[in-house]
Amino acid sequence: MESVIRLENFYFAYNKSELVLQDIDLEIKKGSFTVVAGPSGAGKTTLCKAMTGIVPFYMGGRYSGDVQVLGESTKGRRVSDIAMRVGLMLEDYESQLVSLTAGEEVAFSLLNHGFAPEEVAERTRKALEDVGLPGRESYQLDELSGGQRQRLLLAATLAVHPEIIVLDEPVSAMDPDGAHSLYELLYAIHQRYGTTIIVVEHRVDYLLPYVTDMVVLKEGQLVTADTFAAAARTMYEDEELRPLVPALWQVKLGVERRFGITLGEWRTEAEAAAELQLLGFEGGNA
Ligand SMILES: Nc1ncnc2c1ncn2[C@@H]1O[C@H](COP(=O)(O)OP(=O)(O)OP(=O)(O)O)[C@@H](O)[C@H]1O
Repeated sequence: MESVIRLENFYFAYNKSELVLQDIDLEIKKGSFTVVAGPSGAGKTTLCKAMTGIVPFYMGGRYSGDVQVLGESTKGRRVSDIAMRVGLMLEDYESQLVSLTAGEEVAFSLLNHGFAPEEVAERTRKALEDVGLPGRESYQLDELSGGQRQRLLLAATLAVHPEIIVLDEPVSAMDPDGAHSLYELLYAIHQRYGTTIIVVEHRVDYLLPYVTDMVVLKEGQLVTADTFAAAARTMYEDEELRPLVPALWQVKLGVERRFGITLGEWRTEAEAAAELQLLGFEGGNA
């Protein structure tokens, strides 16, 4: 399987800090929907920044090893050039908003990269439509709700047509409905354009229907980078990481262990219920 991002023997420390990432070797598969999981402070945000060259080339710090994005080392490349191919949405998304109107916000980076005005207008229109904000070009940012502003930032990211989108806790400020709707949207984009998605999310439950692969960090070290199913098993074996496994999979892996059976790759409660019923588990007995 072709990889789009590769970290080799990567170590990183912010200025004056201890090592935040240690000996990281991993690949992100092209076209995957990869979740980055791990306890607080494990280095997930730092890993996102390393995948886009911000760490260490914008923020400074000490590092060794290499990060390759789409076949090229981030070393010696401008962060803004990488940004044309890898969209990044950080957790404090409000601080990434720079304009007065929704249209200007989406157009901003396109204009910076020298796209012709007609192309900018067309991409802006399409990106706003893709995120469910059609025709909102002239809206002031303060006329949009928090969730809409987050969608707007996604539109600005999409308008560049990145091959990869990296998102750090993108639904942290949303209620569960908002979170589900943003992730559904992201999945639709992933399906429609084949965009590789990398998302840091401590509530992996939200992503169970969509995730293909998972990277797990703990205390700056890589626990595993594997298919979702294999990585979930590895997490389940670790007491500290087990609570981060989606609730449905905690049930699945618990039943498998207790009864020595192998169950299907549940993605929804309905699938789980159907299989358990077929096997003769009545509600509440599992
Ligand atoms: N700019 C910085 N300067 C110095 N240390 C930092 C900086 N940013 C993060 N750190 C430290 O690096 C470590 C990893 O932080 P990081 O934010 O990458 O982890 P995380 O897994 O994303 O955490 P969380 O889930 O809490 O967001 C932490 O100990 C944090 O305090």
